[in-house]
Amino acid sequence: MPDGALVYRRVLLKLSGEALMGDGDFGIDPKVLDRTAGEIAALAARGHELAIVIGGGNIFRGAGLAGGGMDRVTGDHMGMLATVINSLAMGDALRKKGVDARVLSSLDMNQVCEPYARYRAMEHLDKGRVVILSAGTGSPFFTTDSAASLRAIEVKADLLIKATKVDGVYSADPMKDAAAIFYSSLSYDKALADKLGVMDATALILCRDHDMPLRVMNINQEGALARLLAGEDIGTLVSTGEQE
Ligand SMILES: Nc1ncnc2c1ncn2[C@@H]1O[C@H](COP(=O)(O)OP(=O)(O)OP(=O)(O)O)[C@@H](O)[C@H]1O
Ligand SMILES: O=c1ccn([C@@H]2O[C@H](COP(=O)(O)O)[C@@H](O)[C@H]2O)c(=O)[nH]1
Repeated sequence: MPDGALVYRRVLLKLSGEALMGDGDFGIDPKVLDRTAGEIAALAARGHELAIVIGGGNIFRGAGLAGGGMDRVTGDHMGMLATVINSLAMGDALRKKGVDARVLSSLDMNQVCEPYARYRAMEHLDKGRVVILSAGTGSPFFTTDSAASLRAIEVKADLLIKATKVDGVYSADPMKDAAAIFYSSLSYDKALADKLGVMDATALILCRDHDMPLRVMNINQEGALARLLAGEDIGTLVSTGEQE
């Protein structure tokens, strides 16, 4: 039910594919899928209009496949198909929780899901349906982070959330550098100048140039997503403004 008091009504949530693996090293952990779907269902029930983009890193990444000798474009096609697999799984998990969820794809596969068209996505969102935007941008050499930035701008989201395995943006990759410093807020220009690897440059530039605020947060912290959208200062805010 729509609530006029929501700070961020329309939200694009980018979920890391790798975060869906849980403790595994490939594929989808059903428990993680169910918990994440539960958190999304609660947000939808609160009146948030949710568009979701899911990565494919738990299955295939084009760059990784190319590193093993595969043609890069073929690898990227496989990576985009991996995001469709994740999206279908999330669509199913959400429908089991009573959410009217629709999977759209940037690559045509009409027997499986709807083709992505901006007006269709907007219509679904206007009707309170959760849309899962799969197959990235539909083009190779991009990432689902870039797809998430692009779609957030297209559907006029109030906020882009990157839900990942780390607590936010650090001065260096916190998985590799224990001394990395956490930023509670940050400008896009600094993220780009310092080459902070949490999101690729294409995604950051799109957000910067279209003034799309971004929150980077840890999806493995139960309840954090709900608290963030309730107004708590969770993760890192990346914006066109000055950093703290
Ligand atoms: N400066 C930084 N601050 C925070 N995280 C960083 C930074 N540099 C690199 N990272 C890494 O970026 C990762 C975030 O990307 P993520 O794992 O969500 O991948 P993705 O490509 O967006 O999704 P997928 O898992 O679907 O491929 C974090 O896990 C973290 O290790
Ligand atoms: O627009 C896009 C988006 C993604 N890809 C390919 O899919 C994989 C998985 O996406 P991640 O963002 O890495 O999770 C990506 O590595 C690319 O190979 C693409 O080609 N175009």
